[in-house]
Amino acid sequence: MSAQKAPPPTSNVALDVRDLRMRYGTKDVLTGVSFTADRGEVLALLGPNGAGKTTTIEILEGFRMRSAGEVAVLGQDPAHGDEAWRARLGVVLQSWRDHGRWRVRDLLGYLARFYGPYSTAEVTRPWDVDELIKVVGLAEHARAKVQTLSGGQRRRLDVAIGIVGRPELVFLDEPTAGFDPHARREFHDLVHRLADFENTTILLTTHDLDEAEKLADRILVLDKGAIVANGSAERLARELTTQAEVRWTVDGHRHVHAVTEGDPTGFVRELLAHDTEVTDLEVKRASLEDTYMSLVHRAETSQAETSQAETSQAETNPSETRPAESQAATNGSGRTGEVQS
Ligand SMILES: Nc1ncnc2c1ncn2[C@@H]1O[C@H](COP(=O)(O)OP(=O)(O)OP(=O)(O)O)[C@@H](O)[C@H]1O
Repeated sequence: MSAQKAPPPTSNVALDVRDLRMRYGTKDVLTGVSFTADRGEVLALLGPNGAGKTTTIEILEGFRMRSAGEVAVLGQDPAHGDEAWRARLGVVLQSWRDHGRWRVRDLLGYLARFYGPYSTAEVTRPWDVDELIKVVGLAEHARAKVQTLSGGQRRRLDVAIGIVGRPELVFLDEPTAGFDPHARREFHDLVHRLADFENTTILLTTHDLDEAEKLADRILVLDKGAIVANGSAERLARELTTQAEVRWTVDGHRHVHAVTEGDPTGFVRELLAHDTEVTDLEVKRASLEDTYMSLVHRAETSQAETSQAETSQAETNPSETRPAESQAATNGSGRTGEVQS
C-alpha cells in the first residue's frame, strides 16, 4: 500500500445514493434505490430474503459494479475507490473463516499495521489493538487461536477486524447473527459508542426488527429492489400502520378500536365520557414488526396488482380490481369490534 493521505472530510453526508439500479442478466434486482446518510447516523436496511440488501451494500463497498445510478460513499464513487478511500471504510461481512491458526491479538495487530499510513490529523489510525480487543469484549481471548473461538466470539472478532482501521463508515451485514442476548447487548453498546463518540456512520442489515428499532436512527425497508419506507421506527409506525389500538372491557366483554388518524386520547376521552363501566383500558401503539409486515404486504400487493394489470386486460368485477387494502387497513381503520381474548 502506498502512504497516501486520505482527503479530509468535506461534507456531512457520508452516503449519497441516487436512483441506484442493478440488473443480473435479465433480472432487475435494484430498480431505483435512493437514500442518504449523514456522518454519525446509524441506518438499518431491512427487507425480506432476496430484497437486494447485500447487493446494495456490496455496490456501496465497491465490491460489485452497479448497472446505473449515482453513488457517493464518503464523497467518492465506489466504482473508482482507491486504497486511501478504502482505508476509511470498515466492512464486516457475514462470516470470516480464514486465519484459523492465528491468535486474536496477532491477527488484529497484523491487520492494524496496514492502516497506519492512512492516519490523518482528524482520524488517528489504526485503533490501539489492546484497547480494541477490550472494546469488542475479547480481552480474555486475546491469546486464543481464531479456530477455538465460539460463533459469538468469532463474530466479535469480525467486528474488530472491520473497525481496526478506525473507519468513518462501517458496513455490517447481519452483525449479531448467532449472538446470545448478552453479546447482543454489548454489541449494541459498541455501535452506539462508535456513532456517538467516534461520529462513525453505520449501515447495517438485519432481520431482527427489535435490533433495528434499538440501534438505528433511521430504518430503510427494501422490498423487491425498491425502498418502500425510510424513517425512524417511531415515524414509520406513526405514518404507515394503524396508529394505535385501544382495548377495553365492559361487562366482561373485551372490545378493540383501531385509531388510524390523530391522537388516540380523543377516542379514549369520548369512550370514558359515554361509558362509565369501562375497565382494563389499554392503548397499544403499532410495533415495528406490525409496521414492517404491513409495508412488505402492501408493496407486494401493489406489485402483484401491477403485473396482473399488465398481463390481463380481461373485464372483471369492479370490486375485484379495487386496490387491496393493506394489512394495517384490514386490521381495522377506525372500526370497533369485540375480541375473543
Ligand atoms: N451474482 C448474482 N447473479 C444473479 N442473481 C443474483 C446474484 N446475486 C444476487 N442475485 C439475486 O439478486 C436478488 C437479491 O439478492 P441479495 O443477496 O442482494 O438479497 P438480500 O436482500 O441480501 O437477501 P438475504 O436477506 O437473503 O441475504 C436475489 O433474487 C438473488 O437471487
